[in-house]
Order: sequence, then C-alpha cells, then structure tokens
Amino acid sequence: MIQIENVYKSFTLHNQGGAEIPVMAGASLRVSPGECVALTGNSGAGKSTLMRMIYGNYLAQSGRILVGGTDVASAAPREIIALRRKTLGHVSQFLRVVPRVPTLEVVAEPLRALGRPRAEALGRARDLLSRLNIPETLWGLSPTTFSGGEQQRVNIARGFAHPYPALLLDEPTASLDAMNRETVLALIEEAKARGAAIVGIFHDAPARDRVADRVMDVAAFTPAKAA
Ligand SMILES: Nc1ncnc2c1ncn2[C@@H]1O[C@H](COP(=O)(O)OP(=O)(O)OP(=O)(O)O)[C@@H](O)[C@H]1O
Repeated sequence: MIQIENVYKSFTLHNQGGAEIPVMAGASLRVSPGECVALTGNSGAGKSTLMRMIYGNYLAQSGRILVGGTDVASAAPREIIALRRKTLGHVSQFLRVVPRVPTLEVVAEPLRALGRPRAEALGRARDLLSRLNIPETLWGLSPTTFSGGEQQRVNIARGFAHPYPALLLDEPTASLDAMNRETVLALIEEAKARGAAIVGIFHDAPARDRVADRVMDVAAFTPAKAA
C-alpha cells in the first residue's frame, strides 16, 4: 500500500549561500494493508522529513514514494490533493481549520468531500466526537476557541472519519489523558483491522509497542556525515 524506494532528500539553505545539506539517502520501506510501521530514531534523524515526503509536503529529489499506486515523489499537485482526499489520511496533534465552521461539520468534512450523504457523514462525526469525549454542547461551535486537548481530539476525530486505506500518524497520543489515549489506540487498532497501512511517529513508547507491527529506525537512512 505504501512503498518507498531509494529516496534521497537534501535541503538547500538559501540564506546560507545555497549550502546543500543531505538528510536522507537510500530510504526504502514497504507497508502492507493492515500493518503499522513506527518510525524511530534520534531527534533530527529524519522521521518528520520522511512523513512529510510521504504526505507530499516535502519533495524527494529522487526515488519513488508509492501510495496506492500514485508516486507522490512525481505526482502533480492535483493528484496529491485527490490522493489525500480518498486514500491518504494524516493525523497530527495540531488542528488547522477554517474559522467559524462548527465542530460537527469540521469532523464530517472529509466524508462530505467524498460525496457521502450528509446524514451518514454527520452520524460518523457524532460517533467519533462522543468516543473522544467532546461534550455535545461544543459540537455546534467552531473548535478555534477550544482548549489544546479538545482541538487535538477534534483533529483525531476528523482524521479517522473516512476509512483511508493509508494513514500517517504524527504523535497521535501526545498529551492525551489515559481514557482518550485508550480511545485513540482503539481507533488505530480498528483502522488496522479494516486493512489500513499505517506509518506513525510515537514518542509514547507503550503506545508504539501496542500498535506497531514493526519499527523502522530512520538513522539507517542518514547520509554518511562525510558526504
Ligand atoms: N525545512 C527544512 N530546511 C532545512 N533543514 C531541515 C528542514 N526540515 C528538516 N531539516 C533538517 O533535516 C533533519 C531531519 O529533521 P526531522 O525534523 O525530520 O527530524 P526528526 O527525526 O523528526 O526529529 P524530532 O524527533 O526532533 O522531531 C534535521 O537535521 C533538520 O535540521
């Protein structure tokens, strides 16, 4: 489902005389449906960079990043937008939403964008918001004024609304209380059970041990310091 082949990435520092810093070389990884692979490695090893390349936010200089048959490394922007809508979900700790849209609509939006009926999309949103303990009194309000933890849970609900075949999880359990953390782990397990291929960064080691089938240390892809 997710297949990374021999990816190379460097950053060009335009404010430092155009210096080129290689950060990843020979990155390869294959994630099957129903499998969760956790990226590990020291701070600065390149976990976030690899996730951003899979999502199409950072461009790989060479190699292939196949997600459900689309090569993110060479796809046109509109192909990446379609991929993100149908196939590739992304759950981070941070909520970015259009102001003034009610929480229920924010969570239902990924399903509405795929043309799912309004009643079905809102039903799914209600189910997820209840499971993640967002009080019903907040559902009609925009989440922009919510607490950090509430915004994080709204973002998780939104990220799990559509059953994406591929999912990227960036510290999905960070700063959650025990009960909500348990719900998120259950959502991840359900996504695996329905066949989602998942790549995640989990600083929460017990969470990683529970949901990850394999661990990939990205230090293996760090270019030799002399290069
Ligand atoms: N936009 C950028 N421009 C220049 N260098 C960058 C950029 N993004 C990341 N880097 C560099 O790439 C390397 C990998 O960073 P990355 O954020 O992927 O590491 P990480 O493993 O996710 O670290 P952490 O666990 O601290 O989040 C670092 O040396 C970082 O400085």
